[in-house]
Amino acid sequence: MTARNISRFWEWGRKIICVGRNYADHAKELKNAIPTEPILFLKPPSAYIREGSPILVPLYSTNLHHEVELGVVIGKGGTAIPQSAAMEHVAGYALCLDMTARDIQDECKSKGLPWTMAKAFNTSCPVSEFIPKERIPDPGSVKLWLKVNDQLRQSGCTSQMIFSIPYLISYISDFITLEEGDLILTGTPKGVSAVQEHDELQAGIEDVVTMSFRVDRQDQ
Ligand SMILES: O=C(O)/C=C/C(=O)CC(=O)C(=O)O
Repeated sequence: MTARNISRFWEWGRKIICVGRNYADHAKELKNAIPTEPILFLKPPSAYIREGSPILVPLYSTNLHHEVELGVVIGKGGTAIPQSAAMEHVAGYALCLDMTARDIQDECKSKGLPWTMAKAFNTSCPVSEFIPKERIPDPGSVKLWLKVNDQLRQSGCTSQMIFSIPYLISYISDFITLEEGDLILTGTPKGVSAVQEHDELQAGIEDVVTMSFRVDRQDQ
């Protein structure tokens, strides 16, 4: 077996744990209450794509949304990690998109069903290159942005997160053991909107990283 290299975590990382409604402005734009505890859901590793591969609109959706997020890459596993030690478990970061079939999510919500079909489909987790933790000394205060066809749609700062990265690592690890290579998506700021086939998405974290992805429709 080839050695596992954290800078290619998407090739072997086992879990993608996502936090919903972690920015008050985004919770409000979708008319949701501000959460008092983290809202979690999962994506499978088959959701990963890298630049050069297209984001595919699932055949069953007509309202695919972008959500730009800071991803936290776990470097050292653990269970019941205290907040005070949480950052020792972080290897680095990635800029991520939590692509969401909003029409399907709305349907799931109205029926009280899980969001899996809306959030976990193939190509639903585009990620940037791995960013070593030293390059983002204060992950609690970095600016994220996303443009669609050169038009700015999302712009936010991780200082607006309701639950901090140490809190999330501690909270999640109380009931899901975190492993090396796992990715935590920390939620999206306001400005989510629909994308169409042929759109070009560009996103960035300040002067740290940028990435771009094209949207295609899935073949029949
Ligand atoms: O509650 C909703 O209607 C939708 C929530 C999300 O999709 C939230 C996220 O995934 C997020 O905030 O990052």
